Amino acid sequence: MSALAAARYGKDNVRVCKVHRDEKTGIQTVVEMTVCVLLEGDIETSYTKADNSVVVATDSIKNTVFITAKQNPVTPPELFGSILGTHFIEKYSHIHAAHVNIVTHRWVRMDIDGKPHPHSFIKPGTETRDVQVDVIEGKGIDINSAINGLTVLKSTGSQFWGFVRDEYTTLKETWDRILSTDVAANWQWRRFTGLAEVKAHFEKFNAAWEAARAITLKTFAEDNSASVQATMYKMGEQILAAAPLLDTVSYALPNNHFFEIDLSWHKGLKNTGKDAEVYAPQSNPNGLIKCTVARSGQKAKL
Ligand SMILES: O=c1[nH]c(=O)c2[nH]c(=O)[nH]c2[nH]1
Repeated sequence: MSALAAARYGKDNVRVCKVHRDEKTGIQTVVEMTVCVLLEGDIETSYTKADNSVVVATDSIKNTVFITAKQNPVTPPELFGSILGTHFIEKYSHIHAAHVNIVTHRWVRMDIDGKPHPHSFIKPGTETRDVQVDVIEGKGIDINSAINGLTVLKSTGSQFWGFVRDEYTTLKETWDRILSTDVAANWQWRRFTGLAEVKAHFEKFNAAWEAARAITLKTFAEDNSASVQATMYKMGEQILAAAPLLDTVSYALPNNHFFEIDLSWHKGLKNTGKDAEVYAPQSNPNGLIKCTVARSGQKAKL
């Protein structure tokens, strides 16, 4: 005998673009998102008894994403995700949880002749602003916000020495190296009681994203880094201090290596240590350093 142990379903990769037009100023704004909505509830019989009477079609879920985007603000994504998720648990009595994931793609207004253009935008890279919103009936709304795909590099101000040296070690200690990573940072909000409370804290979501992004970039640039580990911890500490409603901040940072190249075999060319100028960027393997920073007394599971 078997039983259904867990089930959720919905629509993934719903691509939505919303244009906001300010009639007075003529300034337009675009928000492009990729949305996933997964539902949970009394849907077991759809799996075990071919009973479609409990199924809100994923096509209807997709339609609901578009209608909700038309009828509501889509920013901040934390609020839009909460509105969308709450809709499903309120509209369908047998649906008890809605899991909404939103990836917001970055369109940055063009500067033309030194002036912000009213309706033209650039996608500057792979960076996205992401949220996972879990609306759970009777419990509240859990929100995790994130920055992903923000690629950065510094050409000095990074060291790595004092690490374990044994019969497995070939890496030389360095007091000056290139440091590069693709920032994946996320921050977990303390649970909200419901949509009304998310609305009440509306302005905190953009502020937290701006603080997290600014702290990440400033600390990356200015810290004389002892290691990826030490620098990312400093970032997490500052973000927690800047945003009191956060429980934890997590980072996952690949260490995208740039190796020095010894060219001394060619006419004694000096290209290592203080003479290093030409480096070999590596695609793989890469270090991957992760951590979660919590408030003291709330130590996250290691
Ligand atoms: O910042 C670093 N942390 C490490 O753990 C590590 N390991 C390594 O080989 N290089 C680095 N750099």
